[in-house]
Amino acid sequence: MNNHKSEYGVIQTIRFMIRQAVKEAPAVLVWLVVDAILALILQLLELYVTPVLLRDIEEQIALKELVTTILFFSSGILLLTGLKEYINNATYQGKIEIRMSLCKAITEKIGATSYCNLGKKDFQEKKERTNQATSSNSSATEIIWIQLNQLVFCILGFLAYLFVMKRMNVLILAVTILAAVVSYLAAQRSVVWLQNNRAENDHARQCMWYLRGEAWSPVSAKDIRILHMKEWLLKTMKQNYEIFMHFERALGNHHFMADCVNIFSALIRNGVAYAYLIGQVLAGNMDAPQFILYFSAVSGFTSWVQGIMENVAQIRQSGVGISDVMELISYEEPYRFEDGEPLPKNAAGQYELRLENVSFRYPGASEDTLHNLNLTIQNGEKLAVVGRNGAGKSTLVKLLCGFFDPTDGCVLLNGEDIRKYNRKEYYRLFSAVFQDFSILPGTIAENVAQCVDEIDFSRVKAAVKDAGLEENIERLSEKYETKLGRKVHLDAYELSGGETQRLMLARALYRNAPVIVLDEPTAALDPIAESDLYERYHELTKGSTSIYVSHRLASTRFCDRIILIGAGGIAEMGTHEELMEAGKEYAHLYEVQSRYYTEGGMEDAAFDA
Ligand SMILES: Nc1ncnc2c1ncn2[C@@H]1O[C@H](COP(=O)(O)OP(=O)(O)OP(=O)(O)O)[C@@H](O)[C@H]1O
Repeated sequence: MNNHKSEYGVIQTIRFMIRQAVKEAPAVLVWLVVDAILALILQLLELYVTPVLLRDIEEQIALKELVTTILFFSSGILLLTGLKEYINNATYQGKIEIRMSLCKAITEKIGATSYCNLGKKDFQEKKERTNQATSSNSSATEIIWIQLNQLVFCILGFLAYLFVMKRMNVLILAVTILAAVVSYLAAQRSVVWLQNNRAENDHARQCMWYLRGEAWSPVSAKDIRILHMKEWLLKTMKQNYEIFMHFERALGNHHFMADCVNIFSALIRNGVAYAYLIGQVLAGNMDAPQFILYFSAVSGFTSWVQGIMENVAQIRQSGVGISDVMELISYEEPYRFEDGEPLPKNAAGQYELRLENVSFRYPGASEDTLHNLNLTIQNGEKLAVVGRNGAGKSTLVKLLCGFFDPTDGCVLLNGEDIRKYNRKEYYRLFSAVFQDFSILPGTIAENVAQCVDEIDFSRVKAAVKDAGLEENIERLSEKYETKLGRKVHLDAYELSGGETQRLMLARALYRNAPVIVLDEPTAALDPIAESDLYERYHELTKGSTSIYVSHRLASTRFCDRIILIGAGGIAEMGTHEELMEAGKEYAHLYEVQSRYYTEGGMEDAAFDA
């Protein structure tokens, strides 16, 4: 449940869901109406059974006829109940299918959306809310069918009972409707209270779940023990628990008040109805069966009125969740995909990348991370990007790869602004390994090929061999079919840090893209292993354009050109020798690192490896 302003109205959300149902499971729409009609007939049978039997007994009809009447009602009730159950079961899966189709659409959107959208708070919030709207059987995108079904049922019931009660005094009808409205408003008050006060409680619950997760996590186990975090965990847990319990108590009180109002209004309604109906019986206008029929109809009528109002409120609430889904799926794409131009077919595979007067500022930041930067990367060039933490190295790489568009200036591919191209095609130019790379929960072969079907196993093997991982994989009983990713496969193999890096190298080699980007994926490696890996990339990707980001300057000193990012721009540029000779920041950093490793007993390992 959430209370932000939705972009789509309730009618639009219902139309959207109906269109989805027509596409995925039209039987759900048939169920929605047929079930409501069956439920109403069932209700009417139950309403009439007592008065009809009472009349038959009063009129002392033959036993055979009485039994026939009983059989008629009981078999009718049995048959309808069975039929209802049957179609409910038959369409249960359809409701899930519709919800799952939306989950798929959301996942596709999140997986393919313009990268910059992922950093937007608004997008993240919508993403979070769509999770609530689709995560379970009681989420908005599934429960809406029950609510619509119940609304149709209540409207039909309201009309049918209006017909049954047409002989009654209009005042009784008015009192009955009024009692229903009062009960509804009292219940609504607690719903409104819940909406207005749930944020703090939701936060407290999230904190409790988080803390519980941390307490259970083997990763945090060491910190908890060594930093004596147990007391802190328990204290924070207790604070949040108190907020949670305070909220639950207050909610309980609101429900209690609503129940009291409900009982009181039912008392007034029944009192008035009894008085009127008894008056009618005493005046000889009504017999006992009619008395029972009308009295049952009065309380039933209240349920219809209340049911209509409750379901309308619930549908509105679900509409908010469905609107969240619609908003996310149709979230604006600043980059061009299918509507962009295809990349020019470059027969010789010559690609020149250029940043022209590029400035970039993160949303909400007060200063540019990069300002008026110019850089041309020639085809086949090996470029190293170095600089202190937070200088903007990753940002530069993300601009080159097309993950971000510059705030000012442009990124050019062979002289053309990349914004006009289909961004998906542009991404194909790159084979990139980032600091936060991902291992797929699939086999080693799937991880190298980055796909599930059409894996070229001979190329997988060649890439694995070139990456220096062949021996490690051949040792495994299932070799290239060995599963990775413990979160999904409990029996998955866990690669060591070094093996993972080599798998990344194999992945990059398999992809065989014109531009290789390594954005410091080697932080977990020791300097020798890192240097070895960079050299290996260098050897195996000869002829490809390569962009290497690293903090260990020795690893990238073989590059054709090194740029040092500082103060939002390129502070130094040249070969390793030129920059050392210049004796500025690069040379200073290099010397410091050199001394560190030497004094640290590393025997200049990183530099001579
Ligand atoms: N999504 C973001 N929103 C706001 N600021 C960001 C965002 N991502 C990065 N920054 C900021 O931009 C600056 C440059 O970040 P970037 O990651 O490009 O630096 P870096 O040179 O790669 O750093 P490191 O060497 O630590 O990886 C930093 O000050 C960082 O805090």
